[in-house]
Amino acid sequence: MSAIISVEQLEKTYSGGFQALKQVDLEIRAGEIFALLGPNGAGKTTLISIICGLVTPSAGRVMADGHDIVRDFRAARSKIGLVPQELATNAFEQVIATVRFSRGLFGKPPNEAHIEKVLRDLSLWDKRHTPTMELSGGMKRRLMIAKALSHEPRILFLDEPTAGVDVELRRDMWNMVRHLRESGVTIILTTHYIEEAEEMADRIGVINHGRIILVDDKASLMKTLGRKELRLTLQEPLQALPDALADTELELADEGYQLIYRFDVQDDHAHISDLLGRLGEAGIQYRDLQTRESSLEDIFVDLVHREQEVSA
Ligand SMILES: Nc1ncnc2c1ncn2[C@@H]1O[C@H](COP(=O)(O)OP(=O)(O)OP(=O)(O)O)[C@@H](O)[C@H]1O
Repeated sequence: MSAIISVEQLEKTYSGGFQALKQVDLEIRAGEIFALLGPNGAGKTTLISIICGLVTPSAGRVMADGHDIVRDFRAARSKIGLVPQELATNAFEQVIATVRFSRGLFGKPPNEAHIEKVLRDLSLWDKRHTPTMELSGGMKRRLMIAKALSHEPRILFLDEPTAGVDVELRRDMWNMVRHLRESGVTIILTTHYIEEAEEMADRIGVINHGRIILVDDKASLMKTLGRKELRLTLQEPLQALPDALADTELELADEGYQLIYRFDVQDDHAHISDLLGRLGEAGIQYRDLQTRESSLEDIFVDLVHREQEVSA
């Protein structure tokens, strides 16, 4: 798949001297859902803001759908829709007027059929004459998306799209995003909810301290970095691991009532039966056995933690 956005050696130093982005290289593929993850202050908003032309880069180059975002700003910007975290509209203005106005900002000729489609797709058509201040929180979120889609962008940025929304609306938003992708829009979202990235993204990028530390397909990320955990609940608590099992990587938890064994997802399972055999020989009885695969959240925390150790 070809790149619709390419970021090369991007740097940003804010006027106070703080370097928020360091040599960022990134390609977003046409038609994908890309999730950008990172802890607070990692540089997500700075990166998005540069691509959307709201912040000036200090060095490097960004191309959006074939246009340089600095030299060819207007053309690049017209390809991009941005759904920010906060709704900025005139509170008395009606929904439909707000969306028309957004389209006008990009110098696009009026297109009532498109505006109607966007409002219908987002279940806002019945509210088209409602002043924006009378919308519920969920409807305001939908309106932000409608505004961002008003000028028919090929690329849509969603900055923390579901922060603070209830579970039902989050599911609705996810469906909307999938629907948009099916219509050919490339989606880039930042999120603190790792569950959201796990559910939605084709690829995931992790940014920390202004550097991209990893970009990978979600599936291969879960496969290569994922771990499994075997948890045994013992009939009698252990004070310590018997010497006969000292060479295993078993860990005692829950005041001696649980034994935990962690292993790579791609490891074969032969040594698990080995291990269970050795427990039997050591006279350790268990009454329950559970396995769990690490979530994207475990992987993310692990990655960021490891990177912090390396930079320390
Ligand atoms: N205008 C600015 N002037 C100086 N420093 C800034 C400015 N904007 C952001 N920063 C700093 O740059 C770093 C990256 O901020 P940014 O908002 O891009 O992070 P983020 O990953 O989006 O964080 P969050 O998840 O908290 O929104 C932070 O340390 C922030 O304090």
